[in-house]
Amino acid sequence: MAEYQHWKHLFKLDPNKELSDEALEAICESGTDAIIVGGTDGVTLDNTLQLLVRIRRYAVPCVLEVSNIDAITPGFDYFFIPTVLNSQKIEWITGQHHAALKEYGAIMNWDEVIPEGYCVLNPEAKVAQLTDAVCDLDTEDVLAYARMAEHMYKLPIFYLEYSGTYGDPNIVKQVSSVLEQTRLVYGGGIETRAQAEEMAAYADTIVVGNVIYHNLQEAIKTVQAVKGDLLS
Ligand SMILES: CC(C)=CCC/C(C)=C/CC/C(C)=C/CC/C(C)=C/CC/C(C)=C/CC/C(C)=C/CC/C(C)=C/COP(=O)(O)OP(=O)(O)O
Ligand SMILES: O=P(O)(O)OC[C@@H](O)CO
Ligand SMILES: [Mg+2]
Repeated sequence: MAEYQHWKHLFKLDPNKELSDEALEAICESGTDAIIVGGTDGVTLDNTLQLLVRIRRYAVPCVLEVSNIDAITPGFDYFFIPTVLNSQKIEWITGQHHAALKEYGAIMNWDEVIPEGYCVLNPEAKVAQLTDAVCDLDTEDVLAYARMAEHMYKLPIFYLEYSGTYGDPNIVKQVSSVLEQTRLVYGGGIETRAQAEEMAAYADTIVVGNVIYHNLQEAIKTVQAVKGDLLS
């Protein structure tokens, strides 16, 4: 199995947000499996490179989640490529991807490029608004996207994205029950150890983002919730 398929806990750092050196050290040395660098807006080549260089002082693996063709740079362990399955705009499903492959297709190392099927469920999130995602979905709708990701498109990752708000653990549980090969990644609103434990009971991988910027101590505890036995 590729390394990323073992990951249970990820921190997502936004290149468009400030983070002190002390906070970055705490995140990188927390025992998390990897750092994702990514965000919906304000991601540039400059702020991506600046964050990459700072993270590379530590041994933790580092992934670029591509949201902007102009910010792609070598130096990451993996490149996660979102496609928003419930977007109503072709550019966020295949359009930008097509443009990127025209530029980079011939020189890509496909072992490092990992497609993610996103299902965005918080209509207030910037990612929902940017991509014009249809978020008013019931459980059957979400399960259909999960099955589409695994069986039609053979995507290695299905990402249940509630960015900015804590999601419905029952939906995460039901999605986990229909996926076999495709990894289930959950992200959104995890702010406490208990929430991390709850979502990690069903998702293969949990992603913790915004709480890093307003409650670092609680953010660090989410690692212990998932990997406590390995850290002690
Ligand atoms: C030279 C070199 C190293 C080449 C490497 C090869 C390579 C990686 C080539 C690229 C191949 C490729 C197919 C690229 C795709 C290009 C692209 C721009 C695709 C579109 C991706 C997409 C659907 C973006 C939409 C936004 C999105 C899903 C972003 C992910 C991050 C996210 C969901 C953040 C959520 O936070 P947000 O809602 O913004 O909330 P806050 O910021 O408020 O926290
Ligand atoms: O920022 P939060 O709400 O923790 O969400 C994490 C991640 O899923 C965002 O893409
Ligand atoms: Mg964020």
